[in-house]
Amino acid sequence: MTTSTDFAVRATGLSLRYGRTVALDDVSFTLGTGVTGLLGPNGAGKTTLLRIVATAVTPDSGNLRIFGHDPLTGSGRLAARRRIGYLPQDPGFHRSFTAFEFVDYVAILKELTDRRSRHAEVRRALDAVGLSDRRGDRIRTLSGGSRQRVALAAALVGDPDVLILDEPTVGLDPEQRMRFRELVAEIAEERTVLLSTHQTEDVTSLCREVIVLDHGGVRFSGSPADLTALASGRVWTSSEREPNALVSWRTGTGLFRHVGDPPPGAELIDPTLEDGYLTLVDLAAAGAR
Ligand SMILES: Nc1ncnc2c1ncn2[C@@H]1O[C@H](COP(=O)(O)OP(=O)(O)OP(=O)(O)O)[C@@H](O)[C@H]1O
Repeated sequence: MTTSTDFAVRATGLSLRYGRTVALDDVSFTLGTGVTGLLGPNGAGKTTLLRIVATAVTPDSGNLRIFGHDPLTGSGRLAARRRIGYLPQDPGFHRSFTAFEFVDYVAILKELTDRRSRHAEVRRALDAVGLSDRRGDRIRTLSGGSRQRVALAAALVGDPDVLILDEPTVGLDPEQRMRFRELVAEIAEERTVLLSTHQTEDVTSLCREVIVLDHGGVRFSGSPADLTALASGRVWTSSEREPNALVSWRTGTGLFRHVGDPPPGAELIDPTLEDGYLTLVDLAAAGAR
């Protein structure tokens, strides 16, 4: 029998408006163990959705269960929050804090009141992200990659079962991004991670599931392979721009790459997840035009 506690997170019919702006419209999904990627154009509603799951924002309507707890009730919210770690888009660093001081400050906000056990937990979280030997360094002296690790350590305080990461790889160089992904993959082996990103490579290399939001609604929910397959037989290259393609761009090789309905005899190539994503979002936009 299926119960509401089978999934770490179950959202049903979440909707939220900011004045006349519909940020989320009837969004439903479930999250299990592993990383679920959240993709979508700017303004699609990703941050709003993450804030709701993080229990920082209350939806206008809909239901949310975190391990069966209802965060829309007082007692449920507290129980749900104890299981959640949140890395917001802007972690609000006090740059003169050391890494330890910042994570300790977050631990205090999370109501870890006993100083000795709190400090042990802060050291554990910094150790988990590989920053044990940098814990006395001021945040302003750390690289972007190390700063993101500090933010992740703060999210890991209290050993949450659900991690919510809002665009954590922005501003990282390729090596830092790869290291950060590796860390998240390790954490997600036994936890549930919801990760919003504009980097389709984050999804390809990390995610078991992917949700595409657009204009506040879920346009796709499934595996990265299924999202990629939406562009199967719809990607080709040629030496000219293709005015009838959904999207067409010049690549570094001098050839143009196109996604759309290929003309007869087109030189088809294997799609990437980005092609699948572009197909989905452009088809939706074409439908709305
Ligand atoms: N506090 C707010 N007040 C008014 N409108 C808001 C507020 N926060 C978000 N919005 C609007 O709600 C919609 C969804 O915004 P949201 O930040 O959730 O999108 P997003 O997918 O995270 O975008 P991005 O990829 O740019 O971060 C947008 O139209 C945005 O302008």
